[in-house]
Amino acid sequence: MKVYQHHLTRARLKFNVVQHSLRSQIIIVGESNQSYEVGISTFNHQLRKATPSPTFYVGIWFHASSRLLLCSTAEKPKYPIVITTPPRTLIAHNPYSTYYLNPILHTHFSHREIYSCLEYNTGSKMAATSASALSIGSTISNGSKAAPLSQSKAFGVTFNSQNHIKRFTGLKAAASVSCESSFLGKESTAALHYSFARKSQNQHQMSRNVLQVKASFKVAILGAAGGIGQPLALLVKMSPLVSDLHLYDIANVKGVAADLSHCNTPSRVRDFTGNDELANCLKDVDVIVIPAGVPRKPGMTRDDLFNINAGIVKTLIEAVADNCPDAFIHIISNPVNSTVPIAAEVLKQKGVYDPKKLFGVTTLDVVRANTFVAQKKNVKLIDVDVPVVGGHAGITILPLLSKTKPSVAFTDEEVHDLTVRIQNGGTEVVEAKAGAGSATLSMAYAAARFLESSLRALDGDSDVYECAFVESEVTELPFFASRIKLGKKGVEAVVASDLEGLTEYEKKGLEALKVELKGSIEKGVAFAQKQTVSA
Ligand SMILES: NC(=O)C1=CN([C@@H]2O[C@H](COP(=O)(O)OP(=O)(O)OC[C@H]3O[C@@H](n4cnc5c(N)ncnc54)[C@H](O)[C@@H]3O)[C@@H](O)[C@H]2O)C=CC1
Ligand SMILES: O=C([O-])CC(=O)C(=O)O
Repeated sequence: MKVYQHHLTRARLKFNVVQHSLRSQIIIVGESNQSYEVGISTFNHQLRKATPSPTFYVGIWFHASSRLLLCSTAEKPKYPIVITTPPRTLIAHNPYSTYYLNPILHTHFSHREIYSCLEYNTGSKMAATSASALSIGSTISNGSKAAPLSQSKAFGVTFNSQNHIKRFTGLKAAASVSCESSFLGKESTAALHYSFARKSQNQHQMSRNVLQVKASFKVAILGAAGGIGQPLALLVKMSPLVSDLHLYDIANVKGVAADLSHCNTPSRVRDFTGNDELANCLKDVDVIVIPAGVPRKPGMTRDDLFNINAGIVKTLIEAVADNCPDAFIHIISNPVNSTVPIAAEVLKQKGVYDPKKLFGVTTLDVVRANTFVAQKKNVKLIDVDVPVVGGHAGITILPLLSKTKPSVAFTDEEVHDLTVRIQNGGTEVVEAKAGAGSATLSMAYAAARFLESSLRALDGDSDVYECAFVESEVTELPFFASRIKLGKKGVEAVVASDLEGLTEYEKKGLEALKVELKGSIEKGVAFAQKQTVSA
């Protein structure tokens, strides 16, 4: 199979694009705009570069600012048009980073999640032959065959019109699809209903259906009134996968919940204040996110937060163990290198430890790595994907720049500068805030991404990867941050191969970080072991 590149011009190409992300349950419809040519050619260029024998014959490109998904398609496809996202090595749809997130439309992308259909008018024979049928494609890995998913999650929407989509499969059984002429006026209800425009060049007939999203997960945020908690709660409130959002804090959470509850998105918001209400907050929750605790001030290390935050995390995890031991636990509170081991110990002592479900959130390191690399190399943000391993403090944060996808050439100096900047990303913000706290907005963004990935995994998406600090055997340390595959039961696999073939610089960084990380882990374990866990 071959990828065809079209040098499309605006005059030749006109299409409506429908994009559906299973993760976010969004369909976006839009006319192409002036940026699409650049997007398509960029996509195709990258596709050819990264995948010498690609199986794709449809390119998709998302232009961040226009919020339009742009597609190009192959010439004379011999098969039904497979519309798929790019391989994971490419742009926005990579497995564990740089999902482009538009917080307003809550638009995430990942491969296998985007369902697109298009019609176009190239003014050539292409139009007659290509717009025939559509099935949903997925890519398992770079260069792998794009396989229709119709067997697994078909929801059986059928389009009968000739030259248009015959079958559109892959969504949830309950979904129905509808067509509307535009999505741009629908932003306010974007998380609820998404429309699907299918304006035929041959027949201007519209059918009306609406995709109904079934929000079904309960999420609790502990520390929800804080700097991270509030923007995180807002992002979670916008998730169409969330049915119930429980906000817990020791103070000031009532107002946050009241405020948030006015947003017309699916989830029901409830507030819980103080220890007496913690058990209720946690009942039947699927994912608990914990940003409770004090942040750094300039001059402090994350470890300086240990004395206060260790106790906070311990108490909260005890309640989690008692009330929702099966939930995924996302720990944001610093020092993550110690608070995660503390949580593990507490859960062990309570007899409910499932290492697959306990995560230290290190997503912000990946987000920063991607951002800083993109800035340094002056490439588009969504092009970059850098694994970050180790822990979450100073030198324990190790970006594996040699594993950047698509591969980027760095000078030694660039590698060093970037590594140091990524390691000090948190400090950069702490200093800029000059005493008013540490990263909150970017952290909320990162936590929302990690949460969304977890919910997608819980929802049965079998292709979800993120970096996280978890119990691990990839090194001799009991906990380590690396790329993991998420599934319904939590960590399905740790991607050990990321630690193979490192550069000398990375190897040195790895050895150096192990010493500090080991100390932080042991400190956390010792703390939890010398405390009596409350019954
Ligand atoms: N993992 C990561 O990448 C990052 C971690 N952090 C960490 O996240 C934590 C929170 O940071 P911010 O939100 O900026 O702090 P913040 O002080 O603005 O908010 C913390 C919230 O936790 C609440 N809280 C304190 N004790 C609590 C308890 N026992 N139960 C429930 N809630 C409690 C406070 O009332 C407050 O609302 C800090 O430890 C910070 O270092 C921050 C940024 C990135
Ligand atoms: O630096 C801090 O104290 C907060 C944090 O963990 C980060 O921003 O990465």
